[in-house]
Amino acid sequence: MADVVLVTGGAGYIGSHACKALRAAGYLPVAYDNLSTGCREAVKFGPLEEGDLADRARLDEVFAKWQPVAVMHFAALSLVGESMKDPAKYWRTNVLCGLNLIEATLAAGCRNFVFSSTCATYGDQDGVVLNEDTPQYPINAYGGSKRAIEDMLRDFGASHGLNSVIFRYFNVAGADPQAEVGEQHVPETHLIPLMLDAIAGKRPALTVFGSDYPTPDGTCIRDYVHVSDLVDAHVLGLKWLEAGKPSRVFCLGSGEGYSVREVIARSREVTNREVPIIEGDRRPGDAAKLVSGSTRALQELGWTPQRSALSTMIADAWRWHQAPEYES
Ligand SMILES: NC(=O)c1ccc[n+]([C@@H]2O[C@H](COP(=O)([O-])OP(=O)(O)OC[C@H]3O[C@@H](n4cnc5c(N)ncnc54)[C@H](O)[C@@H]3O)[C@@H](O)[C@H]2O)c1
Ligand SMILES: O=c1ccn([C@@H]2O[C@H](COP(=O)(O)OP(=O)(O)O[C@H]3O[C@H](CO)[C@H](O)[C@H](O)[C@H]3O)[C@@H](O)[C@H]2O)c(=O)[nH]1
Repeated sequence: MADVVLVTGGAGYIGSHACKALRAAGYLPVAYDNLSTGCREAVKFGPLEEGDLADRARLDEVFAKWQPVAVMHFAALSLVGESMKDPAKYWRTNVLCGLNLIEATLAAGCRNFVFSSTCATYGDQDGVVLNEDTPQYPINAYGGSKRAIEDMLRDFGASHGLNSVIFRYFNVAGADPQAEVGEQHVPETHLIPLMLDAIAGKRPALTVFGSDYPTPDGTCIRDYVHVSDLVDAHVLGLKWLEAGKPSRVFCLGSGEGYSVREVIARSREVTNREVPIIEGDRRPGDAAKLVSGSTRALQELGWTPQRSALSTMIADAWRWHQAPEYES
C-alpha cells in the first residue's frame, strides 16, 4: 500500500486540494474531518475518516488503523471576524484540538507534521517586510491561535523529536484547474468567491470592507497565492521531512500585493462582467497590508508556483463557480 498521510481538514478547501496533490505524488491521503465547514463530496482522492480533533479516542483509532508516515494539519476555524467576536471558540478548536492532535501523533510514533499557519500571525506591521524571521504580533484571536500552535510544534520538536514544516500562507485563492474541487466555504467570507457570486447574480453585491486604510486606494492589500501552487509546496514540505531535514518555517505567497479594488477590476476583465459593489465599513481584525517578502520556499524547497498570477487565480475560481458541483 502507498504511504499514508493523515490530512486533517481533508474535506475543506485547501485540504481537498492537498489530497489531490498527495495522490498524484503517490501517497494515500486519509482525510480526518468532522465536516463542520467541509463537505463530504470534496473527499475524492482517498478515504474519509469522520471525526473531531477533540475526540482523542477516535484519533488514536484512526492512527492505529492507517499508521500514517506524516500528518498534514489543515483543520481549523479560520474566520478573522468571527475570531474577534468569539475568541474562546478559536482557542478551544484551534489550540486545544491542535494539542490533542500533536499528542495523538506522538503517541502513534509518527514524527512528521506539516502545519497550516498564516500571515495573520504577523498582525499589522506597516512597511515591514514579512518573512520567516519577522516577529509575530497577531491582532486577532485567529492569528493568536495559529501562533500558539507554531510555538507548540517548536516545544514538542525539542522535547519529543517531532519534526515539523510550518507554512505561513498568505491569501489562498483559485481552484483546481480541472475543477474537480474548489473553494466552497459555508458561510463564504472570502473576497474572490463572494465577488464571483455577485458577478453571477447569486448575491446582490460585494461589500468593500473599508476604503480609509493607509493604502493607495484606501482598500486592504493582500498577497494571493493559488491553492494548487500552495499544495504543491506541501508535498515538497513532506519530502523535506522524509529526507530527514530539520524543522523549518516557510512563507507561501506570490510576493505581489493587490488591493480589494484591484481584485475587483481584474475580475471584471477576466469575466467580462460588471461587479456590483457596496461601500461598507472596515471589518474588525483586518490588517491594512499583508504581502510576503520571502523567497525561502523557492530557494530551499525548490517551489515553483505555476498559477499564482491574479488573472489565472480568478479564471480558475470562475471555472469552478460554473462547475455543476459548485453550490453557493
Ligand atoms: N483560506 C485561506 O486563505 C487560508 C489562509 C491562511 C491559512 N489558512 C489555513 O488553512 C487551513 C485550511 O483552510 P481552508 O480555507 O481549507 O478551511 P476550510 O474551512 O475549508 O477547511 C477546514 C476543514 O477542517 C474541518 N474541521 C474544522 N474543525 C474541525 C475539528 N475540530 N475536527 C475535525 N475537522 C475539523 C472542517 O470541517 C473543514 O473541512 C486552516 O488551518 C486555515 O487556518 C487558510
Ligand atoms: O466581502 C468581502 C470579503 C473580504 N473583503 C476584503 O478582502 C480582503 C481579503 O479578505 P478575505 O476574507 O478573502 O481574506 P482574509 O485576508 O481575511 O483572510 C485570509 O488570510 C488571512 C491572513 O491574512 C487568514 O489566514 C485567513 O485564514 C484567510 O481566510 C480583506 O481586506 C477583506 O477586508 C471585502 O472587502 N469584502
